[in-house]
Amino acid sequence: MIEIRGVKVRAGTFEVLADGAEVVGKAVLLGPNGSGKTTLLRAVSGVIPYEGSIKIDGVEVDSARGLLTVSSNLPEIYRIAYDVAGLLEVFEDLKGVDRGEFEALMGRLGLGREVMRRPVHALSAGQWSLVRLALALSSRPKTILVDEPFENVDPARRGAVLKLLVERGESGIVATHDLDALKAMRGWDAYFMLEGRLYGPVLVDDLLASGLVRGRAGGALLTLKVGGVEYSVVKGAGVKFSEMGTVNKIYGLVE
Ligand SMILES: Nc1ncnc2c1ncn2[C@@H]1O[C@H](COP(=O)(O)OP(=O)(O)OP(=O)(O)O)[C@@H](O)[C@H]1O
Repeated sequence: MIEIRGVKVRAGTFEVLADGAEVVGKAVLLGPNGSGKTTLLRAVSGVIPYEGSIKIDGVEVDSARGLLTVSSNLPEIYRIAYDVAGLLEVFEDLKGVDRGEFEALMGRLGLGREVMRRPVHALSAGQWSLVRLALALSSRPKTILVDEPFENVDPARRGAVLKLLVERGESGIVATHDLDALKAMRGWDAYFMLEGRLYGPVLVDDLLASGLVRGRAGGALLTLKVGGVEYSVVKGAGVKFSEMGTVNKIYGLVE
């Protein structure tokens, strides 16, 4: 379980505020570009400082060492070797990554063996994203913290990525702006990150049956604030989340 209480995280002059999130199982964190998803995930992963409390399975993240049962695909964690084979060796030692499992995941993600000898800087953006995901998941973590797993990944491989995210980890957070992925996440909780504020949870199944309407609506599942204006997530009304494609569209819808 991930518990987030009274949290403030600073990224330059940007501030993320998150209070009262209790993630049991897996949750999807939805937010447009620049809304603060990565900043929150960095704090939950223990790579940047925060105020307040973030606990994973009862352990305060910033006072824990190593958190071996937690894995993330954040790029800063993987800038530690020259090529993919080197990265694998480091993470075998550091995190108990299983080589056979890593190779199996690379196969499932459509990455050939030649990728192993490729320098990290020579990978395409999509390959780099898939390699980080395979490394994160091949230590068989209990908790997964995954940032934008579909970014730069071609449509043919997106299904494989989604399947792995659904299969792996007992609990965790997957951050994305991609609403099409929700259909594979039924039963998960969804949170929104908008302008540095966390809202939620709402069940993905309910979100898929809901839309966004202007103002504070009676019976709303959630009320969000965008550009100083309130919007409500309402079942069976408004612009449907299931047809929006990306959360980035919120800004186009809400003028
Ligand atoms: N180290 C930093 N210094 C200054 N500003 C930062 C820093 N890190 C992030 N920011 C700013 O904080 C805001 C939130 O960024 P963040 O990367 O958390 O958003 P995001 O929701 O993950 O966006 P995206 O989907 O585009 O990755 C952005 O405006 C970003 O420019």
